[in-house]
Amino acid sequence: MRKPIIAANWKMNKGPRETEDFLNTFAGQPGKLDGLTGQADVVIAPPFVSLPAAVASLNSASAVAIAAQNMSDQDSGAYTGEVSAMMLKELYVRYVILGHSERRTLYGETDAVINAKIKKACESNLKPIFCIGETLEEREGGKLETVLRTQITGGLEGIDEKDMKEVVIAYEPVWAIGTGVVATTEQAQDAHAFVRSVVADLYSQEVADKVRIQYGGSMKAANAAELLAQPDIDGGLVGGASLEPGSFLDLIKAAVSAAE
Ligand SMILES: O=C[C@H](O)COP(=O)(O)O
Repeated sequence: MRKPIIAANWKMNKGPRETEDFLNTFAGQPGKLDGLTGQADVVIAPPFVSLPAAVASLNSASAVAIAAQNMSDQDSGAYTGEVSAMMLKELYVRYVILGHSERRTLYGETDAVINAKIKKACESNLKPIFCIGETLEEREGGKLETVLRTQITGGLEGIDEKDMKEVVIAYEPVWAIGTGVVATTEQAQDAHAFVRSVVADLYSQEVADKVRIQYGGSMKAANAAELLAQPDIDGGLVGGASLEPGSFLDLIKAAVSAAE
């Protein structure tokens, strides 16, 4: 049985003050998260500058884990604007989102770049949330499986079985991100089953059975339960619906009830 993992990707939203306000409402009141974090891993990924505020609000032992939205593959040096794994570790960051489609399309991250970052994350004991997904054009052109297989194979090259245990995969069809158009449960389940089969080809069925695969793309409380009830969907990487504490909490509740 895979424990569901629900992660909030705030993207370029919420500075330190808004982060603190959100977390005080979300996690600060007794009872709000009771029983939920035992049944699902809950992760929040604020922008880099808001990570210290998140740490201060949650503390290092919190059941809510903190993630970064990106990371350098280098340790230190002349890399203007970059942030290293060790800097994130110092802030008690536990997960790092890598290969998000916005990083791929807007900032030119290739499978090789993403692979180097995944390797660095694993080396540094940060858990990668490794994003993959096809554009509408690729899906309609019959290239879904080729695109996903290429992304998975490229991103995970050189990642051994031990490190793979720490990797979470996020399947995010690009056409569903921020559009309000969610994949149908059938489209999502089929893609997730395919992703799992590629992991089985690359590693083993045992590894594939253990890897958690999140869905991302217009997920919200109203569709989370149906998606999470699918056999190969193990959680969500949530953008828009994670920006407000009430809607994110409702989504987690729906996900937990579906997984029961
Ligand atoms: O990382 C999150 C995804 O890009 C999904 O974003 P969204 O929930 O706003 O569609």
